[in-house]
Amino acid sequence: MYIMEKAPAKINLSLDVLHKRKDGFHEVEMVMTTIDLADRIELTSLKKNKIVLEAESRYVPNDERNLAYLAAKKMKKHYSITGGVHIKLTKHVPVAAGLAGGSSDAAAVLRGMARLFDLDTTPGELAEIGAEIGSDVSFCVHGGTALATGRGEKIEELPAPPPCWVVLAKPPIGVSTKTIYQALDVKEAGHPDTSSMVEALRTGDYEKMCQSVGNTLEGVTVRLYPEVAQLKEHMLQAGADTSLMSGSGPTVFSLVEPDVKARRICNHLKGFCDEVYMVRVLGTKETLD
Ligand SMILES: C[C@@](CO)(OP(=O)(O)O)[C@H](O)COP(=O)(O)OP(=O)(O)OC[C@H]1O[C@@H](n2ccc(N)nc2=O)[C@H](O)[C@@H]1O
Ligand SMILES: Nc1ncnc2c1ncn2[C@@H]1O[C@H](COP(=O)(O)OP(=O)(O)O)[C@@H](O)[C@H]1O
Repeated sequence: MYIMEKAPAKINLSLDVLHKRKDGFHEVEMVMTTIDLADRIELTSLKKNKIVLEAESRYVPNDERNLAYLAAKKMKKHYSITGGVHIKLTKHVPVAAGLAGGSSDAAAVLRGMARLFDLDTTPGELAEIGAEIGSDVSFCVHGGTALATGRGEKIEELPAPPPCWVVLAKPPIGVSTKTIYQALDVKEAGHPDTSSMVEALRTGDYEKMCQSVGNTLEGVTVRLYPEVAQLKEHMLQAGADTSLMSGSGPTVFSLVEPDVKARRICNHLKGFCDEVYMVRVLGTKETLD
C-alpha cells in the first residue's frame, strides 16, 4: 500500500519564553500557524521488517538521524508493527530555518503510518509520541493554528488567521535552536503580548494580528546574525504590514494582504537574498489533506 502526506512548515506569529526549566528546556507560549510551503512524504508498506529512507536532499541525513526515520521507528515500537516501511522524503522547506521542516516531516510520518497500517489511534496519542521526538512535533501533528505551551507540546487549537500572504526570506545560514535558547537572557529579552495575538485570531482582526507579532528569541539571533534585522527592515520598507523572525531563525517572514504587494516585496528581496518564498497562510487542519 502507498500513501502521501504533506508536511507543511510553520511560522511563529508570536513566541514568548517565560523561564528556563529544571530539565533544561524553556517554558514557552507560542502562537503557531501552518503555511503553504511543504515537504512531501511518501510511504509504502514493506513485508520485510525494516525502515528504508530515501531523502532527496543533500541538506538532511539519510539515516537514523533523520526525524522522519526516528518517527517511523517510534511508531513501529509503540504499535508493535511487524512490517516495514519505505519513506520517500522530498524537501521543499529550508533546513534549520525556524520553520520546523524536520518536525513536520516527523509528524507526517506519524500521521501517515497510522493510515498506512490502519492503526486505532488519535491525533492526541500521535502528538504524545511526537513530543518524544521534538518540542514542535506535537503542533505539527495537529497542524492548523494553535497556542503551544509547556515546552511547546501542549496544544490549544485556535481559529485560522485572516487570509493573507506570507513572504519569507532565508539568509544563507543555518541556526541551531539549542544555541539560541542557551544564549537567551529571559529577563533582558523582549516579550510579546500572547493574549493580544490570541484575541486578534479569535476576532479575525488582521490589523491587531499584525500589531501583536513578537518573538523573544529574535534579539538573540540578531546579535549573532545582524542580516536578520536587515531583512526585516527591507520587508517593512517594501510595504509589509508586519515582519518577524520565525522560531529561532534565521528565516524572516512578513504578512501582507494584496498579492501585488506581496510580489513587490518578493522582487525587492530577491535583489539581495537567494531564498525568497511567497505563500499563503494555511492555518486550518483541513488543508493538510
Ligand atoms: C524555537 C522553536 C519555536 O517553534 O522552533 P524552531 O526554531 O526550532 O523551528 C521551538 O521552540 C524549538 O522546537 P524544536 O526544534 O522541536 O526543539 P527540540 O528539538 O525539542 O529542542 C532543541 C533544543 O532547543 C532547546 N529548547 C527547545 C524547546 C524549548 N521549549 N526549550 C528549549 O530550551 C533545548 O536546548 C533543546 O535541546
Ligand atoms: N527530515 C528532516 N528535515 C530537516 N532537518 C532534519 C530532518 N531530520 C533531521 N534534521 C536535522 O534537524 C535539524 C533542524 O532541522 P529543521 O527542522 O529544518 O529546523 P528548524 O526547526 O529550525 O526549522 C537540522 O540540523 C537537520 O540536520
